Amino acid sequence: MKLKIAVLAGDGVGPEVCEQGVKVLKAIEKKYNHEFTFTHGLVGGSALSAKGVPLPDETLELCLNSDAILFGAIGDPKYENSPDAKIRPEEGLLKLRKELGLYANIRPLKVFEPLIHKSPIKEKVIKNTDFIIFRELTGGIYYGEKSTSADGKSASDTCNYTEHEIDRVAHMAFKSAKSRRKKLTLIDKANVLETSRLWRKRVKELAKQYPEVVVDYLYVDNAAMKIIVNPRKFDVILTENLFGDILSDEASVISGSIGLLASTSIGEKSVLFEPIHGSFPRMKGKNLANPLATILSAAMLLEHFKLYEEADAIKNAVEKSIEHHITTPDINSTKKFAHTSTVGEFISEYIIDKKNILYHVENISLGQSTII
Ligand SMILES: NC(=O)c1ccc[n+]([C@@H]2O[C@H](COP(=O)([O-])OP(=O)(O)OC[C@H]3O[C@@H](n4cnc5c(N)ncnc54)[C@H](O)[C@@H]3O)[C@@H](O)[C@H]2O)c1
Ligand SMILES: CC(C)[C@H](C(=O)O)[C@@H](O)C(=O)O
Ligand SMILES: [Mg+2]
Repeated sequence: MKLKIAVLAGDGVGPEVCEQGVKVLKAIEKKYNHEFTFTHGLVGGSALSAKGVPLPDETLELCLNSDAILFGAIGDPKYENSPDAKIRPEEGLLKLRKELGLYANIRPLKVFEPLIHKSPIKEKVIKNTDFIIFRELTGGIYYGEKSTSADGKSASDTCNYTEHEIDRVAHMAFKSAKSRRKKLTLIDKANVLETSRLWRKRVKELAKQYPEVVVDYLYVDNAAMKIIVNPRKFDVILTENLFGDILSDEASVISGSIGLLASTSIGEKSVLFEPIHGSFPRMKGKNLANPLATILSAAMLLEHFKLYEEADAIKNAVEKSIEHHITTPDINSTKKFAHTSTVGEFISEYIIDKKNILYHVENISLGQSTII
């Protein structure tokens, strides 16, 4: 298959983890005789420094002319805690989502058996947890009208949703539930918010079209607790933009590291694949950030194009890297950890020739300290 992939590496650890995603996709390209082209574009703080805007026109153009986007992360502390900063790197990602109409963000959570002990939550609580969050991505408080008063003493953000915005992501979540364990949980704040009441009304209405799916409703405060106390209760979670952002970072704790959580964003004009984590500025350039979330996002990209065998090849290689402790310090419990690039190399080589890399596994160069 021919695929044009736009690579927006972004800031902080974004370029390091994205490089591993590309490396792994190149291994797939070679092994399975595909034709992938990778074109890099600027976004976030790096685009702000180079072009004065966090999403240059040429980057948007590149995305519109590509089949898919592999995204790293954006955000730079130099723009943080400065209320006077007129424009922030994050706006690049928000604008990209809006311009491409990326309305459904899908964040699966899976527990890797060998990493269960890395979670702060008891094994008996999280074992076999497997749920998927459908986060609405182009509406809600992120995109409502904002203002700050002239004297700077008051500010407002507005939360809006339309039936159309709710229905399109809800249909996707219902269809996913239908193909899984047939349970959908809408997480909202319908005891307080008008927008949440609209979400409930629409989901109740749409549920009639999916009689095999059992639907339940949870207030977000209660859900934040239940996700930790009883994560196995969930199958498909459907929620709005802000709640989805917060709950998915919270849920990542179950897996042991946010560096494991991948995502797909489906839209009107494109599809984008990205780790759910941020630019992890403290680790920038240290070759220590976990690249698995990005590598698993690359697997989601292949799944999107129905390259299931190829996606499985990545997922199997990721499992092998975990089994052999070729992992970054956040998920490594041995005295020797692997650097970001080593993880990417192991996974790529495993895809190309698993026997050979496993034969040489003892010789892989590993680091000594586990400080992250
Ligand atoms: N999609 C994105 O690009 C995105 C997402 C979240 C935050 N951000 C931005 O990133 C910057 C930093 O934000 P933050 O510190 O709140 O969130 P962050 O996700 O960058 O980091 C939070 C914590 O998660 C862990 N972590 C994150 N990525 C990891 C990885 N690859 N491997 C191992 N551990 C990892 C670290 O413990 C880190 O301290 C901010 O500018 C923020 O706006 C961007
Ligand atoms: C960086 C920020 C705008 C973004 C969000 O809030 O959506 C991030 O936290 C995410 O989860 O992708
Ligand atoms: Mg987030």
